[in-house]
Amino acid sequence: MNAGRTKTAPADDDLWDLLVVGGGTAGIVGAKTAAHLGARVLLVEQERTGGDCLWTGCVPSKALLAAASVAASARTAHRFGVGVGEISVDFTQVMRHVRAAIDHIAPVDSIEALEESSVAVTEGTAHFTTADSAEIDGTRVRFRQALVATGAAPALPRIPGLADVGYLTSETVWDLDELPADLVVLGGGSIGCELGQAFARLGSRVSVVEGAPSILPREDPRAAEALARALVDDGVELHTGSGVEAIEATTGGAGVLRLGNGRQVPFTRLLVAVGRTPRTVDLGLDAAGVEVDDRGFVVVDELLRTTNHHIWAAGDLTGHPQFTHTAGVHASLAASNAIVGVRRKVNLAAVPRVTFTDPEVAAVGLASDTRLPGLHCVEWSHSHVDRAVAEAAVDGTTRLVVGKRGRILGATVVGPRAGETLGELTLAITRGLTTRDLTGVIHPYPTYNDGPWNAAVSDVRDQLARPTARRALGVLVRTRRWRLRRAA
Ligand SMILES: Cc1cc2nc3c(=O)[nH]c(=O)nc-3n(C[C@H](O)[C@H](O)[C@H](O)COP(=O)(O)OP(=O)(O)OC[C@H]3O[C@@H](n4cnc5c(N)ncnc54)[C@H](O)[C@@H]3O)c2cc1C
Ligand SMILES: NC(=O)c1ccc[n+]([C@@H]2O[C@H](COP(=O)([O-])OP(=O)(O)OC[C@H]3O[C@@H](n4cnc5c(N)ncnc54)[C@H](O)[C@@H]3O)[C@@H](O)[C@H]2O)c1
Repeated sequence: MNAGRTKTAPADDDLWDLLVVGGGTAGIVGAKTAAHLGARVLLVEQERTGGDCLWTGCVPSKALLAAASVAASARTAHRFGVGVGEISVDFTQVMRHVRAAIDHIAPVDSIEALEESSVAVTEGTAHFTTADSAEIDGTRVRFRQALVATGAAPALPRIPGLADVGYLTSETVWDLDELPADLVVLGGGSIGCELGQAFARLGSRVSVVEGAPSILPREDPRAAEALARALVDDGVELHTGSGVEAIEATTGGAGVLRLGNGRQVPFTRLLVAVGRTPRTVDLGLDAAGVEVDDRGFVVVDELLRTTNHHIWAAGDLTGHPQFTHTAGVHASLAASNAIVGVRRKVNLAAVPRVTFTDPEVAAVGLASDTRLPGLHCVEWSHSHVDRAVAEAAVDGTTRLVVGKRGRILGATVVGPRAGETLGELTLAITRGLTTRDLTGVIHPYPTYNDGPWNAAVSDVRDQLARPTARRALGVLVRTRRWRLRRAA
């Protein structure tokens, strides 16, 4: 539950400028933005402010990965001439570290912090009753406008026998008090790869079962292959390209997956990570005139208005890329459109995404296997990035998708700190920068940003090697020589 209780219980029939339903990233950012702009805002949260990112998503998963990374570094320390002896993992301490990370960040998302930002907060479950009113556990509130930000929950596949095993999801895995001996992860997307690698490095025998032909099926296949190799090195067994036909329970949450290709994969614990489904059922969206699509996502236009133009939506329930950064930026955009009447539009051309495994897989803009006229791809191996060489992490790659006149349109980076590297490339794509622009920026040496920088330099060199550019250069060089001779 929330650390603090609401100070502002809404009175029956109270009228608010903005009613925000959901206190995750989108709800918090939307509510604070609207209050900052001078609106009278009520935020309603049914469980605990902070949402999935803080309690069951980004924060705990990255904290678990950090602990797992230390275990992996210790195991491979001999590569650097460092001996550390036998490694042991105390899972209770690991989970204590995970909870400490959550506790550290929680105050930023707390009710107190919202109230300090002039947002009134109430605990309860909201549903819309008409186009301009909602009910919160029996109390009716009215609104001039509303922001729906109820997020998404783990999707559950229809597989015979699933209900008979005590499966885990990204919501319940954080309650584990002992390391599973044999963990099978169903789904090789972001959650499956991150948590699969983390548990393997902490000492579980992990299998990842992915229905598509490869893990991370939405990424460049070469990036997915690089991660697959790293997972196998960590001891993860990968089963790709085959669905699950049935699950047979044995005892105590354990069981066996029967794959379509005839294989059987036994587990002591099963983690289901096959995507997320929007929390839009029981919200009274029909009564409010808010349409959802056939998968339950709220339909929004580019201003983030729903089909009821006084109700806006942002975050995981909209069908936009399901990330904390999109939830936050979109909620701020929706709130300013709602309160000030500006017309800021969603831009999906440069939404960065990072899978925080080792190596990290980071991508933005056009995929690096895009084959379209006028586009080319520049690739730079991290065996020529000095920082990677110094850290013995030369397996990475940077790939830039470059369009006409050297404009950067996409990037995929695989390697340590690829997520940090992606910031500069996201800026480049958002601002329409070229490879030449990137080469003209002094980069600190030695950093992993030398990957994109060298890729950009190589692209500019290729441009200069073209016949027209060579002819023009030749004229310049000859003219310069002639002038120097005359001046001598
Ligand atoms: C394991 C995992 C790892 C992740 N890692 C990353 C990462 O590294 N980087 C990244 O960018 N993203 C990551 N994500 C995704 C990220 O967590 C989500 O995109 C983000 O939390 C979405 O925020 P939101 O505000 O839309 O929804 P949520 O955070 O889900 O918030 C919705 C809130 O609404 C409340 N609510 C629902 N219905 C009602 C109702 N009727 N009345 C009142 N309140 C209601 C819920 O209780 C919840 O608090 C991860 C997700 C998972 C599961
Ligand atoms: N680092 C990050 O930013 C991060 C980390 C975790 C989660 N997330 C967000 O959370 C969302 C949900 O993560 P996720 O990993 O659950 O979803 P996902 O969509 O990323 O991956 C789900 C995977 O499960 C596979 N799959 C679906 N049904 C299957 C079945 N029956 N059997 C086997 N495989 C099956 C899909 O092919 C897909 O590869 C992500 O899309 C992302 O937006 C982000």
